[in-house]
Amino acid sequence: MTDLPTGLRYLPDYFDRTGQQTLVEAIRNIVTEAPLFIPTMPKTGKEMSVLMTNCGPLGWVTDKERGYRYQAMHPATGRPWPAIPEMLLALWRDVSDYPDPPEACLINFYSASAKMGLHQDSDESEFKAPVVSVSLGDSCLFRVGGTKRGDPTQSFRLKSGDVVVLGGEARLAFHGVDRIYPSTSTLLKNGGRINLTLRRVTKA
Ligand SMILES: O=C(O)CCC(=O)C(=O)O
Ligand SMILES: [Fe+2]
Repeated sequence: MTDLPTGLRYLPDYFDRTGQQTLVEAIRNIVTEAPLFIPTMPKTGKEMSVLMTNCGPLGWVTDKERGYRYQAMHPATGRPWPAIPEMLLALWRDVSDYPDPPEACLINFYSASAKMGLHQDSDESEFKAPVVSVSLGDSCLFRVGGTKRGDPTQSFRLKSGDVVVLGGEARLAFHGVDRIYPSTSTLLKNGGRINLTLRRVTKA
């Protein structure tokens, strides 16, 4: 891998197999309390290919009518999101270089055919805090560019246990997931990939 954007930190194998299994068990419990939902694009209502849920005081949601936003309640159950697992709060303390805890942890489920188009994470009011991403299960091809949509991009593989920190100049870097590599991990019984992103939403 050549020069990554300034402020992008790639921490391969941050979580060992035991840590990954502990996280998957925690996510299983979160999904029981806060069921996965199908996110839809603002205005068009087009379904995204990932399934989502959240944990934390706030969760990221989207639908045709109200678009991208953070809210304290699950859109279908109307209940608050489950708490962020302590292991993820510890990760944030370790890598974020930000004094306050994350407020949202978005949980994305990718099937073998799911992807995520190039986008910026820009629905937060605090950009001084990084976005911290954890990959679990099958590997993916991750693409990252600059802060403008047309900037050149580079791609690299993320595998189970890897952590990526988008901070500093890279906080608003365009990024996306072009493809999943099926059967590259045995972590998830039914295959696929889980991505967790920890975000600070409001200014402390
Ligand atoms: O799945 C990933 O690695 C990235 C997810 C992402 O960019 C997001 O949820 O905003
Ligand atoms: Fe993102």
